[in-house]
Amino acid sequence: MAATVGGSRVVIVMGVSGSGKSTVGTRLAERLGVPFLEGDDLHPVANRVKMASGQPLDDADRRPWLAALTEWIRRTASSGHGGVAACSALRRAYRDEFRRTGANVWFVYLALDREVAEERMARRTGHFMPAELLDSQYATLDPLHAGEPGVTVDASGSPERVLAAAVRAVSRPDR
Ligand SMILES: Nc1ncnc2c1ncn2[C@@H]1O[C@H](COP(=O)(O)OP(=O)(O)OP(=O)(O)O)[C@@H](O)[C@H]1O
Ligand SMILES: O=C(O)[C@H](O)[C@@H](O)[C@H](O)[C@H](O)CO
Repeated sequence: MAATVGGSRVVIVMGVSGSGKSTVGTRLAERLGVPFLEGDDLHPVANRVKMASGQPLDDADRRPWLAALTEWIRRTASSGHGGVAACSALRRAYRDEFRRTGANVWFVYLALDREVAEERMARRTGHFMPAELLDSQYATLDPLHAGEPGVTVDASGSPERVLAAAVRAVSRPDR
């Protein structure tokens, strides 16, 4: 039986590029039996082109993307079934923007050392994000704070291990 998302919870799988957000997020959504959103799909084309050319996004670039994500969170929270999104959500300010919707937003932060993220990105093919942007990803990253709703998961294990840790955390009755 699929685990349930209490009160149309919206789970955001967050972290730097290469931390495994899409890999874990897709499987987590499957396990929970809820829709999955690939946050990268909501980037304006200009943002993807900018990243692909080796330039990091700034706050202004991220504004329309965050607005689209916020709208998705609102819709998904009121859908009655909730959902899972893969979205870097690097800064606390971005996460606070999501929470200001009043939705039941819950974060799964995939914590990973830079070296491992770099190795994964080097092996990955057919993705627009170059590994050279990892410096700026880590410089921008504001890890999940103790006061924020969610869990920090060690993302260095196998996809199965990371997924299992995420499912365990998400499925606790008080969550
Ligand atoms: N736990 C893991 N162990 C080993 N490799 C992994 C693991 N999780 C993901 N990968 C691989 O690492 C690469 C990056 O994973 P993924 O695309 O899921 O990360 P991401 O955080 O969504 O990245 P981006 O933000 O750049 O889209 C992929 O090639 C994926 O197959
Ligand atoms: O805020 C950002 O800088 C972006 O969202 C990036 O994190 C990328 O979209 C992603 O990591 C590449 O897939």
